[in-house]
Amino acid sequence: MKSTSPGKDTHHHPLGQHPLLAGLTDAMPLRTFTPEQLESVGAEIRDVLCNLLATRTAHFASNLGVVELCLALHCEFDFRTDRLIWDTGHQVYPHKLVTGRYHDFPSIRTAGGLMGYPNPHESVYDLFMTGHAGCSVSTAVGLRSGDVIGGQKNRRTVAVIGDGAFPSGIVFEAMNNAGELGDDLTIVLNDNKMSICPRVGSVANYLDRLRSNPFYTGLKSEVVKLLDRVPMFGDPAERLLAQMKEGVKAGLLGGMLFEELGIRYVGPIDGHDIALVRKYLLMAREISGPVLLHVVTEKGHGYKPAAEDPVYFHTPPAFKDSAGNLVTQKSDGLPPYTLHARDAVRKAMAADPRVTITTAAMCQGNKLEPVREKFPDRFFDVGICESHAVAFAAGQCKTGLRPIVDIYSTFLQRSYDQIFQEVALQDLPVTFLLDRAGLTGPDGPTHHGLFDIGYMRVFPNMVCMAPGYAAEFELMLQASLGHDHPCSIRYPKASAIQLNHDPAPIEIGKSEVIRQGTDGTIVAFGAMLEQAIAAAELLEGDLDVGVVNARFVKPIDEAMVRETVVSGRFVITVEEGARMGGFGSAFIESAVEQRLDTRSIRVCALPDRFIDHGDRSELLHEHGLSPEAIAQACRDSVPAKV
Ligand SMILES: Cc1ncc(C[n+]2csc(CCOP(=O)(O)OP(=O)(O)O)c2C)c(N)n1
Ligand SMILES: CC(=O)[C@@H](O)[C@H](O)COP(=O)(O)O
Ligand SMILES: [Mg+2]
Repeated sequence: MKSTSPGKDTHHHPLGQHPLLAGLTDAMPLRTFTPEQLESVGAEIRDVLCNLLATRTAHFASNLGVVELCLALHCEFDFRTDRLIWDTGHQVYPHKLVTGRYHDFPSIRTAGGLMGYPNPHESVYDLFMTGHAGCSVSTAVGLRSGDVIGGQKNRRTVAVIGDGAFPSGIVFEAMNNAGELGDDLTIVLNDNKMSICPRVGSVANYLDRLRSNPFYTGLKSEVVKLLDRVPMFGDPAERLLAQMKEGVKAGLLGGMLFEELGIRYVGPIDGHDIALVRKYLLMAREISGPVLLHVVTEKGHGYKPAAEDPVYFHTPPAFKDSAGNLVTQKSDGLPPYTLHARDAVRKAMAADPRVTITTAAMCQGNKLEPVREKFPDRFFDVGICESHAVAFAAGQCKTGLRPIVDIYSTFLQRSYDQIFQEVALQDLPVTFLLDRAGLTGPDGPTHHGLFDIGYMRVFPNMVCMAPGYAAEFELMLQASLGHDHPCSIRYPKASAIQLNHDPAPIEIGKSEVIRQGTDGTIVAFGAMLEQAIAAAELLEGDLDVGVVNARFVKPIDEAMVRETVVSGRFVITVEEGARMGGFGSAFIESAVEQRLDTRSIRVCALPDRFIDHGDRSELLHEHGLSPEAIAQACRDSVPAKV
């Protein structure tokens, strides 16, 4: 076993004592471990995971479920040179723990610390920084193709993909290609019957049939042996028999969906039996061409509460205190925009039978369970299939319904062409709810929803709005459902402030003045209104600053642009989104079109680079979106008194 990381304190680790993990500077020693030692490493990994969840929210049940699979993979492959892609990457914690990152692991999902997803900047064991589901098979096919062309056929390639990610369309694009290329590839399908919620769709039903396949119950091999003893002859009858035999075997062997695509199907096998998984990984490796190894696991395995409730324990809040006692969550502060969205949706669906709602495997994240219960016939969970979700909604809309598509800003990026072609180009009144539009915090660059202002406002016919406070949400959803064109409403993973004033009626393309000011104006788009108001209050006595709640980036309120630029000495636009193509860009475009002097305009937005993980308030401060920073931007904008 290799010595521990030089200079690391191997005696005190914030997440407990784990002598085997502490000694792993890479995964190579695992292949020398006895079965008992491997089981002990698995126990140490689970202990680290449980202790981590005493400190912060993090991905939990998914990681518990892949401990044995991860160990088996690292026993049978050297992923310093072989290729391993964990699909989505939320289940990468065991992989990180056995590939030399145990000592840094307590920093995971904190600013400057390890990412909660694969990160090539951390280790050669991580090839792609991911967080969006479904892409592993495609990148694995590409990696293998590159290694074949590059003369590196000895580098094996493995993709591990969950049953929730598996129905994503891109996976079938990848298998379509892999089956034809015929390059060696191992696809490990980690089937735990769960997405975040229980998996949905006909692929899920197919996997359930495969799970119940006699092979898994141990009967298949006997039946196949029997068939193999069936004598073969030369005449036409025997060809029929041969076809029947193959047909029966194939039916028994299962996996016909894959076999027909040229991808050998093996399994299902118990994914918590390290020795068994190692055996089948070795066998899959000896089969030429692409192989799909169907592995059955339990999400939350090894920690009973998580196995019993893998939905809650997908990314639970910290659920233990440092003494290991279970703590119950207190809802701190004001309800998040997500709950206001859910309540507005529920109200709209009760008021109008034409209204439907579609989520892409994020019922739990979108807090839509009560909507699913109340309107089962108008609630649709299409699985991790965002492209389909948008085109599906367009189809519903074409029949006269008023569909709502509730998809996180970052995940909606997957539907870009369908937003363009099936919705905007057809000018269909689909309503897009873009949850997590802003800095999502610990999930980092794969999950921050920072690009939607730019990617949505470019489409003709599209209306783009954002509530600045709680009471606006319902009004904006009503306005959207009453507008005969596509609309999008963006909001962050944050509490919604309550303003003690009745919101002005929502008029498409019209903003709302929150406070008047003679020295200048802060124009906030969306939830940054909170920071804008706080900044104006900080400046009282120094500068008299007005605040405008922009409400719309498209159509932008041209009159407001003119009034704010002409009346004051400066205008500061503020948005929780990327500077490039964002609200500030739209504001300046409008000012230029109106021949206004744009020198007094300053844009506060996220810079043109990917933003690391960290706490949302830390990130807002770091990137000049805190009240103090906005106030300073106002002071810096006042021309020096001559
Ligand atoms: C494109 C995309 N849509 C949605 C998500 C949100 N998400 C993260 S993990 C997950 C469930 C994944 O299920 P599965 O692949 O079976 O992994 P498991 O958690 O069961 O191990 C979902 C829906 C995502 N990461 N990417
Ligand atoms: C891996 C993944 O994409 C989801 O688990 C995501 O992290 C959920 O984000 P929320 O916790 O903001 O719903
Ligand atoms: Mg799953």
